[in-house]
Amino acid sequence: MASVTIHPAVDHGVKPGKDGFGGGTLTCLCADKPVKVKVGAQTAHNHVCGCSKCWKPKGAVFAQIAVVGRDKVVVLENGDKLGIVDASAAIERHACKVCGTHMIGRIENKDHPFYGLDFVHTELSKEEGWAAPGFAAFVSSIIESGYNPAGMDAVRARLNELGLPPYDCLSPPLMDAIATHTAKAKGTLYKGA
Ligand SMILES: N[C@@H](CCC(=O)N[C@@H](CSCO)C(=O)NCC(=O)O)C(=O)O
Ligand SMILES: [Zn+2]
Ligand SMILES: [Zn+2]
Repeated sequence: MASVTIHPAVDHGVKPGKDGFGGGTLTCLCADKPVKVKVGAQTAHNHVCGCSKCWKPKGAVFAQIAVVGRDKVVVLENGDKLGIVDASAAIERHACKVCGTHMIGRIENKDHPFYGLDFVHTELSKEEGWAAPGFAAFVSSIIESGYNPAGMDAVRARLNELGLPPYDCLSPPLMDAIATHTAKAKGTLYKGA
């Protein structure tokens, strides 16, 4: 079962985060003039994501992605190399135009449930202590990127073995947060008896 590859950060077991960890610097994969982005806080909701839009290191089937307040994210060096991958996506992914690494996923729509949070790939930092991933999102979506549908039972079994419960969308707490946001916007949020 261990032969099922998920992502290099979890394939040998999920490393726990450290209490009091305060963030670090993400560096793109360019040997020359890498883009550097400071993330000045611990992340939340770290997860592996099987969607076709999140950046994956070479050979990885899943991305690893977490969120942090956008006020904590600052481009430190070589920001001129960044470009938006798809300006029509809800999450505008600012990627290095040379190596392709996604450095910041930013939501500009103020009505989006996750507005105020940036998406980041903490494995791009050499600091240790980042929050561990806690679940797997958009698992069925790996098929959209060419994964053999016949291998899905083994993928889900491996994710469970790693302590990353597999979901085909986001985790129940995140889906509840999205639905709560939507209910508030529609005026249908539960107000009590
Ligand atoms: N099946 C599609 C799903 C793509 C998708 O909805 N991705 C989610 C999660 S990304 C981080 O967890 C999302 O919110 N996307 C918004 C966006 O990418 O802008 C596929 O695989 O492409
Ligand atoms: Zn680069
Ligand atoms: Zn994704």
